[in-house]
Amino acid sequence: MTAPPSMPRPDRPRRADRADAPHPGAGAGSGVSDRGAQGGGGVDPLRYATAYHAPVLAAETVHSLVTDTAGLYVDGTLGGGGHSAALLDALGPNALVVGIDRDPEAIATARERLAEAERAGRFLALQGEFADVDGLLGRNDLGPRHGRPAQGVLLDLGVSSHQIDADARGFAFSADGPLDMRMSGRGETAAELVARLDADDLADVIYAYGEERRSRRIARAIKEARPETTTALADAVRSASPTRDETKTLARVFQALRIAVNGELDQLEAALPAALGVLGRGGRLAVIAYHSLEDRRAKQFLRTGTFSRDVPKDLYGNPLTPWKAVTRKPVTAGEAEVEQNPRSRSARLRVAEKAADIGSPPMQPSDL
Ligand SMILES: C[S@@+](CC[C@H](N)C(=O)[O-])C[C@H]1O[C@@H](n2cnc3c(N)ncnc32)[C@H](O)[C@@H]1O
Repeated sequence: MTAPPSMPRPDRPRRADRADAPHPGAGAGSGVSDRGAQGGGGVDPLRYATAYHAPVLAAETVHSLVTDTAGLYVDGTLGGGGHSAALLDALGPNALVVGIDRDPEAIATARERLAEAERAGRFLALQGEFADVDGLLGRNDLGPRHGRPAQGVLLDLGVSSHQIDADARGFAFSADGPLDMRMSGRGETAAELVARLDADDLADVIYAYGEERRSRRIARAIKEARPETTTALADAVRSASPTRDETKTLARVFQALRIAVNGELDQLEAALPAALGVLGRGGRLAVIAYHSLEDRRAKQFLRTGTFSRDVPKDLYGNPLTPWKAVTRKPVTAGEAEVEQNPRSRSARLRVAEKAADIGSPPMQPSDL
């Protein structure tokens, strides 16, 4: 087991952009960390940024994920390849980074960026869903069943900046485009989903995935408008929520539809146990979440190895978990990163290490 060169240890919290600042709740050696606490100090937060996407908490993620510089690492959300590039820089010549993305544009962009590593056999891009990580690895003779368990798995959830910025993808309320929102380009579009659901079911989606309190009124306005474009959807939402919080409401409604169109929470609930399954003992799982629906699930699973409230216990009542905490509190971006990349403001990085091969009991996400 070798740590990547010149990387601060994860258990020595450091503020990314104010190394001399006091550190609330983070005693040295405690493994506890807070805003910008781990490993980003001194590193340009935008070092791996491209016009496609700026990876969030790149240095902190690599520092906390890499424990063996010759291992197999899975970047389950390849995007523009920023985190993969950072990982490849920290890894040795015999390591392999497998990048997964459901978006063919992301796969093509990352392959171009990481062509040299791909030619050297250090990088492999696979199009598919991260919930199918076991199958994707297995079909390429990788993973535990082929004697090559993963040493690290990363999930940097949500959408990339490119997906949001490309008007034709229909993710943004600030641009006019078809009401699409499909990451993979396949399946039901957001316009089709809105047309298929009745007002009550649409309100449930907006409430559950957008945590929007005025969901019923907004759903009725959307059904009346029958939007085919992002602008038409935004106008319908505005007509039902004439408040100063308009931008927040729009963000919540668009987020809700995006989550529903892409089955994002189902993917996450399937991916976390799948990631646990492909990791070898001592391997680590890192999850970067951007809203509470994702972070709540990541937090619970990375603590207990289950989504159930009934965490299995040993004879003495101690919780039986397959994980050992690497981050006890979520790592968040430092001020410098937030200033340069506002998207990083809501990011929460959690990392845990697989300590034991305890089977995960059946999931009950409804318990959350
Ligand atoms: C936040 S971006 C990742 C950016 C990436 N870390 C980088 O440095 O460029 C999330 C990416 O994950 C992909 N994605 C989201 N859900 C996915 C899923 N269930 N399976 C595979 N890819 C997914 C999206 O298409 C998007 O490209």
